[in-house]
This record gives sequence, C-alpha cells and structure tokens, in this order.
Amino acid sequence: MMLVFVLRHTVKTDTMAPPCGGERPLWPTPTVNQCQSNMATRWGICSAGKISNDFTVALKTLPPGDHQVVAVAARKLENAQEFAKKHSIPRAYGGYEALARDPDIDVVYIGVIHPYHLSTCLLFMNAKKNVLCEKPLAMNAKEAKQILASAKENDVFFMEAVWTRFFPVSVEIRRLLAQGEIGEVKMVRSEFGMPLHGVPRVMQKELGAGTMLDLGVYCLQLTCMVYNGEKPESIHATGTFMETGVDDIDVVTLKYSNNRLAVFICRSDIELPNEAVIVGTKGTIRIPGHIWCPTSLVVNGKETKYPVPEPYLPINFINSTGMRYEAEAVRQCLLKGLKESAVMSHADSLLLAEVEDEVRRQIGVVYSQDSQ
Ligand SMILES: NC(=O)C1=CN([C@@H]2O[C@H](COP(=O)(O)OP(=O)(O)OC[C@H]3O[C@@H](n4cnc5c(N)ncnc54)[C@H](OP(=O)(O)O)[C@@H]3O)[C@@H](O)[C@H]2O)C=CC1
Ligand SMILES: O=C1OC[C@@H](O)[C@H](O)[C@H]1O
Repeated sequence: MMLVFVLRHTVKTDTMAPPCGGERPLWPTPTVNQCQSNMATRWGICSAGKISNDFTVALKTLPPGDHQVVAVAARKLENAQEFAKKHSIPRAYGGYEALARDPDIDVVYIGVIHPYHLSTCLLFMNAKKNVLCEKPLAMNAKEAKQILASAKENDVFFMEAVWTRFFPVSVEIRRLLAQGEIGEVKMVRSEFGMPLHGVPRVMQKELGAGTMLDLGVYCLQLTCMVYNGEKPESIHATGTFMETGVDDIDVVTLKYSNNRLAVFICRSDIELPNEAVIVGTKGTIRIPGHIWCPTSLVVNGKETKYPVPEPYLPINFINSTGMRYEAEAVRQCLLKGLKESAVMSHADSLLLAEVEDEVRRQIGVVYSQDSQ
C-alpha cells in the first residue's frame, strides 16, 4: 500500500492530465491517496465482466472508509466507462496496462476468464501491484507456479480468490475441526452440479472451459481445507466429455493416510443438491447446499444460518455479496504487510492446481497451455 500523504478527495478539474495511461477521466477525479495506517484500501478492477460486477457490488457492502474502488480497466474503454458509470468508479481505462500504471491502486482484483489469469497476474505484479485473482488460479500447475514465483520476485501480496474459504460457514468449520468437535475426519463427500452448457466460457476450450476448473475446484478446495492442505496419497478420476472436448462430468476419489477419504462429483449439465458432508469419528458436519457460497451449516443435526447481505445492484451469481469476506481478508493482510493469506495460501493454490492437473490427466482433458 502506498505511503503518500495528500488531502483526501481533492477534486481535480478535468483539465488535469489524466492520472496515467492517457484516457481522460470520466469526471473530476478525486485525489484518493492515503497514509498506510487506517485509510481505505484502494481497489482496481481488471475486466468489466460478470464476476467483476459482483465483486464491485460486494465491496460496496463494506464500510467506504475501508474499501474504495478507484479504477476499472477493460479491453475496450467504452466497456470500462459503462462499468465505471454503473458503479460510480472515478477512473476508467481502455486496456489493462493503464491500470497497472495507476499509482493510486493498492490491490487489483482480476476478473478475466481463466486463460488470461496468467498474463494479467504477471502484468500487475510486475508493476508492483498486489493482486487478488479469480479462481481457478490458472489453466494448469505450470502457470500457477509462474504466477506464485512472480509474486515472490515482485514482493507483492497475491491470493487466489477462493472466496468460499472466507465465508463464516468455512470459518466455523475450521474452528470445529480445530477443537476436535467431530473427532478425526475420515470422509469428505461433496458435489457441485449446475446447468452451464449455454455459457461459452464453460463450453469452449479456448475460453478455459471444463468442469474441473470451473466447479470441481470448489469440492477440491473444501476437501483440502478439511485435510489441512495435506497431499492425497492417491487420486482416481473418471469423467465424461462435452462435444467440445472438455470435461463435463467428473467423479474423483482422493485417498489420504489412515484410511481417510474424499469423494466428489462435479458436472456442468444438471443442477445437483450441491451439499457436502464431513464425517468424523465423533460426529458430522453438513453443508446442506450452495457448497461454493454456503450460508447454512448443520453440526450433529443442529442447523445455524449465516446470511449474506443483500446486493444494492443486480448480481450475476448466487450469494456474490459473500465476496466481501475475501476482500476484507485481503485488506487485513495488506495492513499487516503480509504477502499471502494463511487461509488461502500460495501452497494451497499450488495443491489445487496440481490435483486439478492430475484429474484432467486421468480423464484425458488437454489444454493448449499444457504444451506451452
Ligand atoms: N467466484 C465466483 O463465484 C465466480 C468466479 N468466476 C470466475 O471469474 C472469471 C470470469 O468469469 P465471468 O465473469 O463469468 O466471465 P465473463 O464471460 O463475464 O468474462 C470476464 C471478462 O473476461 C474477459 N474476456 C471474456 N472473453 C474473452 C476473450 N474471448 N478474450 C479475451 N478476454 C475475454 C473480458 O474482459 P474485458 O471486460 O476486459 O473485455 C470479460 O469481461 C472466471 O475465471 C471464473 O472462474 C466466475 C463466476 C463466479
Ligand atoms: O465460480 C463459479 O461459481 C458459480 C458458477 O455459476 C460459476 O460458473 C463458477 O465460475
């Protein structure tokens, strides 16, 4: 986070040279600068797409003194300007490079589709920007390693936006497991199915399509969270293909030491109950639905609800205001000068990427990025 002392909200007329990048600001640009201590975290949004919309709406459910969206960048300036107008964002850029050069950004949220996670992560981190990048981190473990290495080389904060981990339900699951509420976990069973065959980025390989990367990552992240980041001893995967050559249905079994197991099913053709169960030697924890954005938890038969805030603008995805939890976690990490989150660490992201690779290998899904 920059240590720059300037009066906040000094509104500059638009005769001012644009902050950077050449595009004329949409309207007078408030000078949004801050000292490090307790000023707002200044976000830049990379892409004007669906999840970027929802993330921006989620940020608005947090105190404006803690989070401010300063700029948005899209491939086309007009898309950035439309997004900026909708969300009252002061700066709009055509092209991501201008956002990378903006000195008033503390952290960039990357909401492009998976095939462009690598290039955009490198762009912003090489510009010394902290980054929160959407899941899945990358198309494969090789790309993931490049991203994580860049974060280290540039000494910036980086996190894969596995937003589920920051939900109150996930916090409670970790607390229960840490205190041994259900004894030793012996089984994690989960599923995520959603009818997505009409969505280009879920169908077309060149857009990063495939169920494991889009939906399976949620079952896998829950499993890895419950088993504390432990590598599975063996992985068995089978699946079916869409006519576009990517995985449609994946059935995965992960075996851990001491006869501990995990099984998950993910599919992009039909809606499933999307529940999960964690079975221990002394009890059971159940997520009764929406395992990727859970708002209810059943512990040994007793249910507790954790509702998310209502959005102030329309959102594209269920419970998206729940992205507020990861955003606040990023802020807390930045204020402490941390370069990664202990809740969704670099090692966690690498483990997800490696297991995703192995599942794809066994099923037979190959991306162009695998041979680059
Ligand atoms: N956490 C969650 O719950 C969710 C996460 N996601 C993740 O977010 C990412 C984006 O998903 P979503 O918002 O639905 O995607 P969109 O289809 O809305 O695309 C997002 C952005 O990606 C860029 N893009 C799209 N197509 C192309 C292309 N052919 N070539 C170059 N750039 C392209 C565009 O950026 P620009 O605006 O600059 O043109 C677009 O706005 C995915 O990685 C997905 O996994 C998605 C949904 C939910
Ligand atoms: O992350 C996600 O969560 C919800 C799904 O609708 C979406 O396709 C996926 O990317």
